[in-house]
Amino acid sequence: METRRVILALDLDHHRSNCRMLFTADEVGSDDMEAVLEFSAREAAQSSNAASSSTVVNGSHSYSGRQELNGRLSELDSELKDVDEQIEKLRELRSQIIAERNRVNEKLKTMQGASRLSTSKSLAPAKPSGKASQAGSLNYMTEFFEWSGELKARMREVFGIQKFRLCQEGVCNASMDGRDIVCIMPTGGGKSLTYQLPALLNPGLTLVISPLISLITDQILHLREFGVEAVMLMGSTSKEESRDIYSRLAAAANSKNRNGLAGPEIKFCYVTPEKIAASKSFTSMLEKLANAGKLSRIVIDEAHCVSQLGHDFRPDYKKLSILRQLFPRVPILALSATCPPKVLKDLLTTLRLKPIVNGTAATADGTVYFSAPLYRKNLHYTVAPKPSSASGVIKAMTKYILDHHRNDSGIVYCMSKKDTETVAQGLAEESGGKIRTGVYHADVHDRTKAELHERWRRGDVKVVCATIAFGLGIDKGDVRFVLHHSVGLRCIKGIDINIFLRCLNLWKVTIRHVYRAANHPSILTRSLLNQESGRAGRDGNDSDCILYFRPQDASRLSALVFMKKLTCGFDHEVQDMLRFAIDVEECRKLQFARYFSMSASLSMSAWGTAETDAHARCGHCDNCKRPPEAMERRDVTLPAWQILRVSQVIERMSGRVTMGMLADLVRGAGGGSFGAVVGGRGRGKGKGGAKEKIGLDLDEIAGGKVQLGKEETEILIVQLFLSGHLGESFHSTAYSINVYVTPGPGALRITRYSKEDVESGRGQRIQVTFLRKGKDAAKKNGRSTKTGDEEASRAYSSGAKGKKRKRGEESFEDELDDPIVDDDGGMSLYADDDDIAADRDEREVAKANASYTSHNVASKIRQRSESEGWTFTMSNDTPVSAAIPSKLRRGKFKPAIAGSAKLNGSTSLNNASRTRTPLTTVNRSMDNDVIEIESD
Ligand SMILES: Nc1ncnc2c1ncn2[C@@H]1O[C@H](COP(=O)(O)OP(=O)(O)OP(=O)(O)O)[C@@H](O)[C@H]1O
Repeated sequence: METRRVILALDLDHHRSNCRMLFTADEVGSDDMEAVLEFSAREAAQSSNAASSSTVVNGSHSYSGRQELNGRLSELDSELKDVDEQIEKLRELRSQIIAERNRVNEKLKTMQGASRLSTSKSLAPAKPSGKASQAGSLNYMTEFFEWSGELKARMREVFGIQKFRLCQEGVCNASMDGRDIVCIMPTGGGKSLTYQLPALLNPGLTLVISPLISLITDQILHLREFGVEAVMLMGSTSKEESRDIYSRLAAAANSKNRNGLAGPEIKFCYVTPEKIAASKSFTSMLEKLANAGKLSRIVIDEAHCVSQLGHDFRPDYKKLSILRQLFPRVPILALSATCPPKVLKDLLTTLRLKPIVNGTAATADGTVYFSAPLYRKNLHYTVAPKPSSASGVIKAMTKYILDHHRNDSGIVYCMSKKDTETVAQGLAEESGGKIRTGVYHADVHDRTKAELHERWRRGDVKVVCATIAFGLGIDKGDVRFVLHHSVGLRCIKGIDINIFLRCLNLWKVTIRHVYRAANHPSILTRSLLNQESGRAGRDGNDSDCILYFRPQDASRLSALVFMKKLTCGFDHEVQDMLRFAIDVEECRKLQFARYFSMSASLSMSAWGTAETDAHARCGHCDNCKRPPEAMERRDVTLPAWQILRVSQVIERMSGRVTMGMLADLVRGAGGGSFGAVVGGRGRGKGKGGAKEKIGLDLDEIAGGKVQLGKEETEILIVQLFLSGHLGESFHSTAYSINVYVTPGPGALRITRYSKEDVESGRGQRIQVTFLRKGKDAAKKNGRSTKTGDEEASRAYSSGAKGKKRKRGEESFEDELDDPIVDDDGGMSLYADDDDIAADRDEREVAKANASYTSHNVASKIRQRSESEGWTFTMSNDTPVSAAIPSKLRRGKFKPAIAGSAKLNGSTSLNNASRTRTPLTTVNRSMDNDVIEIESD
């Protein structure tokens, strides 16, 4: 019993916690020690039985058990000693291997440096080897590498390209040398070759990460045409296809050589960044390839997307930081066309790349950096005056295309899907079928898009009329011209503007709220000229980039300014665009250079070439080619004073005028009156105010009419807007944002003087350089410009029908081409709510596929005139312009027909269209297909 107690005490010490757990509450709380010990003894006996005999504290086995344990301990000690000795030896071995590795590495670097330089070439007197290797650094922009000959041969043989351009050769060399690279080359510069060519000379797979499926599809198409095996793995790739690709990649990873591989070796695998971010099975497949030495490089196209500071930030690009982690030894090539310094810094950090070293003096460590001038000297920029009517624009474009690019491929970029269709139809009709057009926009079915792309590549379709949807990934070398049908609101990313406007109306929220919720959409305006123009001349041959612009387009841009003010704070992007468009003197290249150096901190040097200084004029844009006699710089302080005085009066009277209206008013056109809302809570319909027409006495307010043509007046208004003498106010409705001209903060600087003061030269002076009209300029220099800007100019000054208009006389067509609802993301700007209603009607009509031929419009007018007792005749009974029904639908035609009918009793439609009186209204009722014309 005594022994048992001792054992129990020991056992309690060792197993205190267990015992505690086993006692019931009653037993633990009991004062009966005997009972507790009894319980413990029971438990100890049970656990001893369960344990092995050697460890049981059992008097009969304790001696042999200790001996056994001691023996085991000795064995373990000796084993540990052995392991320690081995560790020591392995440590030594490790040090030796590291030392040897370093030696091999050093040797390899030395060998690479030497072997990269082809001895035979390096001895060539014209190109000494010193050019490639200088003081421990390498100049990759040379052809003295051992692979140089083969690179060129494969480039010619596979891609049919004879010579490298820009920094292509340097990038290929650095790539062959296994370096990490950042390469910045302009759109169309030829970035693809920089990874496609080295890939053909190296074994293994090149992984290409690209943002757009269309881009990827296009690249794969090209590579397959060249007989190179390229695949893509997307969400849309079928299971069978994916399985096949995976098994081929797995076979490549497992094989020591090419024998036994199923199918041809995959040289390129294209994926989107989402694939890298989301697919573990894909990344582990890549790891297998990398471990087998079969992943030769990773290419990140549009690499600026990794940076939040760039305008194209794409969150999944950020996740590419994992690449360096997963594949520390696989070289990365980052490609971009636009990478200002702050974006570059971000890019290097995100992709975990080392600091950059210059590709012409690259030290052994670091990311090799190449950049090519952004300036593409084969692109000839022109801003052409845009005729005021839709048909005039079509005529001007048709003439330009037939005169200069009759058999060439081209693109016409339009603001809206609707525009693409009307322009495509217009060009085809106007040219009598000589211009074969196609339409491309977001709503075109994918299959139709692919067919069009193919027909365009084959040359069956010559001119694609497209929205910006036809952009990235479109790589046709011989695009000889890119026309911009209009400048204006283009891209409010991620938001359908119609949805946005409906939101405003339905939810009664402010624009600010909607836009904030939409994550700061970025607005790209200038890139309109650069991105889309990048589609031209990709083969390096001369190509034209023409922007059709008329001052009234400024109103569209103003709405953009308005948006930008609300979302990102005011900046000058849009004003810069306007300045660009109305500048008739400064070289376009220099304008771009200045813009980018200010907005994106891009060095001016990016705009130079080997032959030309960045600050030199290009010599081949419209402004460089224009002879001095085609321009005229004038002091326009007096007309400016008049415009500002009128706008001040209009504002005082709570009036609202658009730019076009103001240009009319100050010239004494447009009926001499403006609309104002008198009384009520606000200016819109339903806000209690009454609309009223207020007449203007120009003599009293402005000392007479402005003595400038309409176009000049509008240009002056734009200038005054840019200089802050004029401003604008915005009025949003359910369907549009209307922009009205108001006096700006600087107006007083001019208007505080009297007319006499201004005439005598007092105060601030305003000067504007105008283009002389086509005929005047032609008379002076006796020649016409290549890009057709004079033709456009002539079309502009003579109107759609090619007839000379008298100054101040108004064609109804002048207002026809009001901005249209932009279903691509732009927005429309209308003079007032009536116009909005008219446009709504117009769209409804379009939807119902109702067609108003000139004859049925005429017959309706005739019916009406007969029932009301006034006469209507159509001259020669010929079909009137297709614009007239459109005008009627939009309510623009109203004063013309009935007004002149009332005044004259009888008129021809064509004549009537040129006369305006404010006495009549037209009620449109599209539902029952009736056009009502009423006299007041
Ligand atoms: N050295 C060269 N000489 C002539 N043509 C070339 C050369 N390099 C590339 N090209 C051609 O230039 C066109 C544009 O090349 P690529 O698509 O690689 O441009 P990119 O720089 O990727 O442009 P983007 O940024 O618009 O995609 C292609 O048709 C290509 O065949």
